Amino acid sequence: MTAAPLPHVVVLAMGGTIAGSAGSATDATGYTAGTATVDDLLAAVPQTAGLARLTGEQFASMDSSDLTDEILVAVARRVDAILQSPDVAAVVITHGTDTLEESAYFLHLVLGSTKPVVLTGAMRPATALSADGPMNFFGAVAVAASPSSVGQGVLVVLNDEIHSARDVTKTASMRVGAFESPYGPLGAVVGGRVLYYRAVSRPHTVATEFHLGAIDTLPTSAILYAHSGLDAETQRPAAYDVIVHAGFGNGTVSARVIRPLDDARRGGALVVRATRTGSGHVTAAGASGDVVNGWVSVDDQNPQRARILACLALTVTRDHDEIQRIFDTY
Ligand SMILES: NC(=O)C[C@H](N)C(=O)O
Repeated sequence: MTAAPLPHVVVLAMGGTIAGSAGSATDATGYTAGTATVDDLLAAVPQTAGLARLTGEQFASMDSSDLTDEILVAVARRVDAILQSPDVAAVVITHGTDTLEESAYFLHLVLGSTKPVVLTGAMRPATALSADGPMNFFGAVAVAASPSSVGQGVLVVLNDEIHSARDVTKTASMRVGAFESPYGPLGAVVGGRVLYYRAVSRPHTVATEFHLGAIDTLPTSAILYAHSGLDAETQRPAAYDVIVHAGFGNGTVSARVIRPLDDARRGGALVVRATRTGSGHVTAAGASGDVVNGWVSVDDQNPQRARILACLALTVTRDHDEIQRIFDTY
């Protein structure tokens, strides 16, 4: 009996620390991101040959802190096009970790395919002792090649864990286990085996109302970060289409900032209340908040992912209640 052919997985390289190099093997901080190519990466992990047939594509060689919304839309278009090929089973994206969660969430909401898309990266450059990139890459390919990943939305694999792009966030500046999800990972990669324990229940990919074809450019956006002692002038946002306010606790906006934010809303901005606490929900505020001011609350999304969702919401509607429904749906 002949063995089934291995799935064809396309590796789209964006740069990041997984492709980074430093002058010394003990230097895990003073390195340049995105110097190694996708071919270097494929050659460094030949063990993936038993999992999938890989082809590489160099999309960018950047530090992900330099990612723009224009590049994000272009990446999504490229991934969507690759997924349409009947010959391709899945895509792995190697990406810098700094903005990986934003790219992953955007793709999770706009891609029109149930095929697996897996983002991975590294916290240590490729030249470091105990570099985490090769094992993260191996895990990402294992997850992408697994039939059990079909229909799970966009996934993020690092440190042997499988996370949903809806939930995952970078919670540490340097340690290797830097990615966490508030409700835990979906599963794990154990000895090369892909094990799922739960699925994400909010709609994604083919089940959303967002379509790449309808997106030319994303609206302009900014995140305003609350702090004690803030004065209204420094919190007076310039003209953006979207302003996400990373407020206190349950998205609380200081009394001094209500006016500038509401001026922005009356000037045409979508104002979204999030929390700077790092976890938890933000509920619709009554008398002094959303109801009076026409603002929107984020449910449980952190400010950076709320920015992505708010920009996408504006590509389909400007209606306040509809945008709140979108936040409560995704
Ligand atoms: N660990 C990393 O990948 C960080 C790097 N600055 C990047 O996001 O490109």
